Amino acid sequence: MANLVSIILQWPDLNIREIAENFSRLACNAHTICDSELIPLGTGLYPVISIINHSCYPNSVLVFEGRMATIRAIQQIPKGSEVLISYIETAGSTMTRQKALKEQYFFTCSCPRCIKLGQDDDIKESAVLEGYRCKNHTCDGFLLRDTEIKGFRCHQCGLVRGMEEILKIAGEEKDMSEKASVALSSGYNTEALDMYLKVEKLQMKLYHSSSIKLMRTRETLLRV
Ligand SMILES: C[S@@+](CC[C@H](N)C(=O)[O-])C[C@H]1O[C@@H](n2cnc3c(N)ncnc32)[C@H](O)[C@@H]1O
Repeated sequence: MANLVSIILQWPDLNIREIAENFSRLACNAHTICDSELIPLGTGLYPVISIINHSCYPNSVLVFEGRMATIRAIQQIPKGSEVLISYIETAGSTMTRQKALKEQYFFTCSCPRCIKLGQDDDIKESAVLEGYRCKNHTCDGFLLRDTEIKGFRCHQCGLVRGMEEILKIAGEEKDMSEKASVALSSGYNTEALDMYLKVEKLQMKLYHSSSIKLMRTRETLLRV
């Protein structure tokens, strides 16, 4: 990006390192401005709001009315405690959240949710949010990896789901999602709707009923 700016501006004494540093500051401190339906509209730098640190279990949220940014408490905040917002989507598993924070903000979160990484509750939460569903459609159990059988086992009914079958459906779902996304961005809404319905069907076969992927597909379906 810094090189691109330098090429476009063509100022003789332009310092590329300084531009790169400014881009880095922006990436760590800026916020995405969203509309009331949380559709991103752009990026804004709000010096006061940039002071606020992150938690995956925040006590406040950042909301926008047009360009005006407001911090709203979402729980009782005892006097003297730190106001915290989430920089990322809180619905992800601990691994997904930690990865996103490391990549964009360069820190390892140690909030009350993140310190549970690897504990039973955390494994269960991840398996529900991002894992696969039980093969028995009347069972709402989540699957856990079983290395001995090279597959997954339902924590509730014990039924095994093979890797091969999962990979086959996952492949179909990926292909269909890509096609649907292209159709939507090209303005072919009727075709996109049809494709997203197929994606939803495949995801219902593959993922747990509370999976984030499934929720996102349904959100897109509503929008389309
Ligand atoms: C928007 S700034 C927040 C304010 C910053 N702490 C300061 O003093 O200016 C974002 C940066 O703060 C740090 N940060 C924010 N939340 C953090 C947390 N929960 N744990 C560790 N570092 C955090 C990270 O370096 C991140 O890139």
